[in-house]
Order: sequence, then structure tokens, then C-alpha cells
Amino acid sequence: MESSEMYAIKAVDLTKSFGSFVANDKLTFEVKRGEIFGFLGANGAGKTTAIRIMCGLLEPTSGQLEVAGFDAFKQREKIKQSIGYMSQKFSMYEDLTVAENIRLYAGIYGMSRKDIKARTSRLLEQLDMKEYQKTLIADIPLGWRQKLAFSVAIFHQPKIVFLDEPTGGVDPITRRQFWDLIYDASEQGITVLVTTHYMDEAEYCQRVSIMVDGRIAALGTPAELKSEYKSSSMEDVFIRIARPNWNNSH
Ligand SMILES: Nc1ncnc2c1ncn2[C@@H]1O[C@H](COP(=O)(O)OP(=O)(O)OP(=O)(O)O)[C@@H](O)[C@H]1O
Repeated sequence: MESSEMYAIKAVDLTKSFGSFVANDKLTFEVKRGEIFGFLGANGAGKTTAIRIMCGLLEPTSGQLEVAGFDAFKQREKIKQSIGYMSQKFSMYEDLTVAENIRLYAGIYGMSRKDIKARTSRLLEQLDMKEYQKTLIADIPLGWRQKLAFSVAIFHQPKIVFLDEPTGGVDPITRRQFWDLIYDASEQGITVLVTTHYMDEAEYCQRVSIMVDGRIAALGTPAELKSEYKSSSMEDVFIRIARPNWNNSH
């Protein structure tokens, strides 16, 4: 495969089958370094499977994939060391405090105690959460939890962070604040691949792909896709591509 210096992720005909079922069908796409890439698709389209492969957790069936310069068939451990991951479904341990969660995750990611201490206090200041460091995660609001979970996922300064529906269930203002953190991370050079069901968030991405039934049906900047599908919003683009029968049945 061509050198992937400028790409954080490069997939060519990436395929994953479970028996005779093809969950990812010849995905070909690239994510540039530092890019904020939206990975969209209806439920069951195959996003989570692709993310698990890109995180080095699942071996692809065929095709080619490089993540952070490493081969997804042969160097899965190296990939795991180069990435961060956050999902709304599971993010922080509720029965540990804010500071304990940060220490736990940073330790898992192999950071030294000295670095953890110095950076924990900086992080809590940035998030305006210093006075909550001894508060149990269960006792802080969901939106704060998610901002903290994102900060923890990039605490070890990975090359790429994967966000699987990171803002599910939070209000629009908190979601906007969450996106400020995403932009900060991207400015620091961290590549962000994010899935979301909120189409206002799709507009915040630099480029998006839309998966339908295991295939990438569309890929481009939000402006390009709106123009291509003669739509005024990403919501409209998404409905046209991902739910072709939606207009007929509603
Ligand atoms: N281990 C597995 N064995 C068999 N089929 C699987 C397995 N994992 C996923 N699938 C199937 O692959 C398809 C894609 O699932 P996937 O979770 O990747 O979709 P998704 O786009 O992430 O959807 P969601 O947004 O609901 O998580 C589904 O039909 C699912 O049932």
C-alpha cells in the first residue's frame, strides 16, 4: 500500500464477514491526520464493526487497512497503543471518583505517575471541575461525565480518537461544549473519527461518510454532500441516502 504519511486511516476494500453475512463490504476511504471525520449510518449499517476493526479489536476478513501507520491484520497491538476510544454506552466507572477514574485510565494507557499527577490537575482546571475531583462519577451530570470521558480518552495523547455516539442523551448546549473539546483535540493534531445520530453534529465534521447496509454510500464535506443531493441540511442528505423509503412512508 502507498505510504500513509498524511493519513491517519487508510482503508482499501476493507471487508468483514460474519459467516455468510457481510457487515463491512469493501470500504474504501481515508481519514487525514488531524481531521474530524464523521462516520454516519443508520442503526445496523456496520459502523461499530468498522470501528472495532479500526481500533485493532477485531481482525478484518479481507482488504487493506492502515491505522496510525500500522497494519490492521498484523499490528493490532500497535494500533491499540496509538488510539483512544470513547462510547456513550460505557465511559467511566460510576463507583469511582473523578480523580480515581482519570488515574485508572491513564494507568491503563501506560502513563507515568508523575505525568498523571501533573496533567490531572491541569485537566480538572480546564474542565472547571477541580472541586469535583473527589465526587463519585455517579453524582455528576451526564454532560460533564461525557466531557470528562472524552478528555480521559485523549489524556495519553493518542494519534487517533474514536468516538462512538459520544453525545447521546445530552442537551444541545452541552453537546456544543463537547464539540469545542473535539475542535481543541483536532487543533493539537489528534485525528477524530466520530459517529453520531445528531445531524447538526454531522455539519460540524470536516468530512463525513454515510454507510448503508455495510457499504459507504456517500463521502465528502457536508457542503459537497448537500450540493450533490440538492439538500439544505445534512438531515435531509441523510434521509435521502440512509433511509430511501422514509419519504414514502411518512
Ligand atoms: N459478532 C457478530 N456476529 C454476527 N453478526 C454481527 C456481529 N457483530 C455485528 N453483527 C451484525 O453486523 C451488522 C452491523 O452491526 P454494527 O453494530 O456494526 O452496526 P452499527 O452501524 O454500528 O449499528 P448501531 O448504530 O446500531 O450500533 C448488524 O446486522 C449486526 O447484527
